[in-house]
Amino acid sequence: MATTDLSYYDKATIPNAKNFRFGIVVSEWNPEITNNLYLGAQEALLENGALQGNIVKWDVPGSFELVYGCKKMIETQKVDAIIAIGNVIQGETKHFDFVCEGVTQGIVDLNVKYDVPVIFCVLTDNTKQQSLDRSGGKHGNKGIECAIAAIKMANL
Ligand SMILES: Nc1c(NC[C@H](O)[C@H](O)[C@H](O)CO)[nH]c(=O)[nH]c1=O
Ligand SMILES: CC(=O)[C@@H](O)COP(=O)(O)O
Repeated sequence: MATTDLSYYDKATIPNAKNFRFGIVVSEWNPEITNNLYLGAQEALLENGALQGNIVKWDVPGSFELVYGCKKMIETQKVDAIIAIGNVIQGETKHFDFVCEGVTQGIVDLNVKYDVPVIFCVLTDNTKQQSLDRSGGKHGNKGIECAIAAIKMANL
């Protein structure tokens, strides 16, 4: 099992985020999960010096729309990093595969095309329990992990 504690980080090693502006684009699919990821990310940004007024949050319908939402945010908002938050859970069909592939490749493409780091905070899980475990459950909160990544990348 590769999972570590997604919430753990050494605060002493994190740059102060007070001078950075962050975008957070959140998928509305599986809102119980994505909202917890968002709250974890917001909390970690604020705990490391980010100002609430420097966090811009947008909602999109599903994880597939995260790509366009992040693109639009890059093109219209001055942000130093974006956290793309989603949760894709395997259903009966192959749709899971295509949504995951689309959002993954789309975020890779954004990181290549633009000069704003887009952090991949998308849980792609076999079951809802796996998602619950990684959005504030026994494996921590991936939103925290991704907020720390966003601060480090904004500071690069
Ligand atoms: N099944 C899940 C989806 N499906 C919706 C897609 O993301 C997209 O909104 C739709 O195909 C229209 O373009 N989205 C998730 O985020 N999570 C899922 O489990
Ligand atoms: C990831 C999805 O789109 C999935 O939840 C949809 O469920 P299904 O594959 O049963 O249609």
